[in-house]
Amino acid sequence: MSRSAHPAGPRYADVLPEGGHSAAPADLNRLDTRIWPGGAARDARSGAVTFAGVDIRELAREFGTPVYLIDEDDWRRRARAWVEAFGTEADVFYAGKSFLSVAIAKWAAEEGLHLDVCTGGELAVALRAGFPAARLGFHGNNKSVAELERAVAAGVGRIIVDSHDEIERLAAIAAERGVRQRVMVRVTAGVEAHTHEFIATAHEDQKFGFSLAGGAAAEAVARILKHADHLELTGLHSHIGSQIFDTAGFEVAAHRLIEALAVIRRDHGVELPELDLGGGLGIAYTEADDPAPVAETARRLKEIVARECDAAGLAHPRLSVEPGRAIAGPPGVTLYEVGTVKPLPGLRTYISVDGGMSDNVRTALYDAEYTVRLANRESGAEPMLSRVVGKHCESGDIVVRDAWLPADTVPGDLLVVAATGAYCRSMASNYNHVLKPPVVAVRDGAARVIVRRETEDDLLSLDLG
Ligand SMILES: Cc1ncc(COP(=O)(O)O)c(C=O)c1O
Ligand SMILES: N[C@@H](CCCC[NH3+])C(=O)O
Repeated sequence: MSRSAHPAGPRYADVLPEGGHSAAPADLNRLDTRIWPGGAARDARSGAVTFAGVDIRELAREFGTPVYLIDEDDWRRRARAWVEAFGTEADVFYAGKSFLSVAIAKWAAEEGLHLDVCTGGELAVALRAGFPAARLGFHGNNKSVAELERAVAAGVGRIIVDSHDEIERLAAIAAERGVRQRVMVRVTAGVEAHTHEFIATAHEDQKFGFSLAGGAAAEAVARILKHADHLELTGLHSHIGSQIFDTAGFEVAAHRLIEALAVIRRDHGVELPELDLGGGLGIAYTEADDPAPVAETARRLKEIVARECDAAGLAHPRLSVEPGRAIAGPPGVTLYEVGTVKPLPGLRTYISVDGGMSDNVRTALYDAEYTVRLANRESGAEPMLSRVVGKHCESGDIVVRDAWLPADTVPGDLLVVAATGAYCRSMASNYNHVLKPPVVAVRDGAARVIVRRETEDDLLSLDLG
């Protein structure tokens, strides 16, 4: 578990040296390759950051700030690495909630990913992109009848059911359409991943899934099997949390799921052919985070499943996983312009940028940590303890809580924040009627807007006076 990204147990201030912040890094200009996308570098002559071959100052001029930038090659490379690491005997579902647009859905399809959607909105984006419906998985603890009808009509490959109500609803919809819908059962395996309380999802007291321990999962399986004419039960699904750094939690979850598969075989005489271990693999937001390479993670997860199945005398099910952050997070950065610099003597310097909690709510919501660098130039100035804050009317409107920036940072400078590709644009809001920034994909020296900037007209068109 990363202390830096989600200080779950001890609060951030409790795990850092006196003063509540980490020591200044040795080099404020350096872009650590574990944190920054492959295409981020500093131009040797100007000292400005270049992004996938384009001077970041040009990107700011052309698209304005704040702007989300995605290194397209880096995104595709990570997607491919997941697909290759899991191989042909497993499926990798990209979790669209981390960030989804029509272009992204197309990249995912091209790179051989499956896609996890969890609302009608995400489904609509996938369908607009022409994503093959058979490679879609549909999640959600409260899918509406309309959403389920649309998913069944579209031919969604699997629906991960999450409540008894949903099972009955879905069976009726499939019966009406005369189809047999493939479904999985989302179970809570009772594993509490070491992550922020709000995003750990497999412990018992929460809204997602059917409890294994409490018997609800067994009841869900029995109900689905009773609807066998219209529901085809393919397997069990578990998701234990997010921003997780080791496979221990997955091991326990896999053990419990496979135990359940053995009980299902005993009680119903069927061996379910699929097993999904969900997403949740962590990324490096700061130098304190050290995620394992995906090949290593894949090897471990496959080994765990094979071992547990062998022990239970079960055939190896087809494995699937659902990474979101691990594919979409690191290739994305957010570029801001500094508006004001306010030193608070004896405390720190507040640096206000032109965005904030509306484009990145994760710091306010989870105490998440980020790495920020001066982007339009290098600087040899002394490190200055700073807090990068937004422009919202809220004191918790913090982008980077403890940032070391050069003491000569001034209004008009550009700041770039790393690893914002996941759960930033997708969780963006219009708080204070601030407009959502565009998303720009950059590849081989060329930039393309994949989601345009919102305009005041967009917002005012919703307001009927
Ligand atoms: C069911 C499910 N699958 C996959 C994910 C993706 O998680 P992550 O982006 O941490 O990989 C989530 C979100 O946590 C989820 O709820
Ligand atoms: N939104 C969370 C992850 C949520 C996972 C969804 N189940 C984050 O930013 O870290």
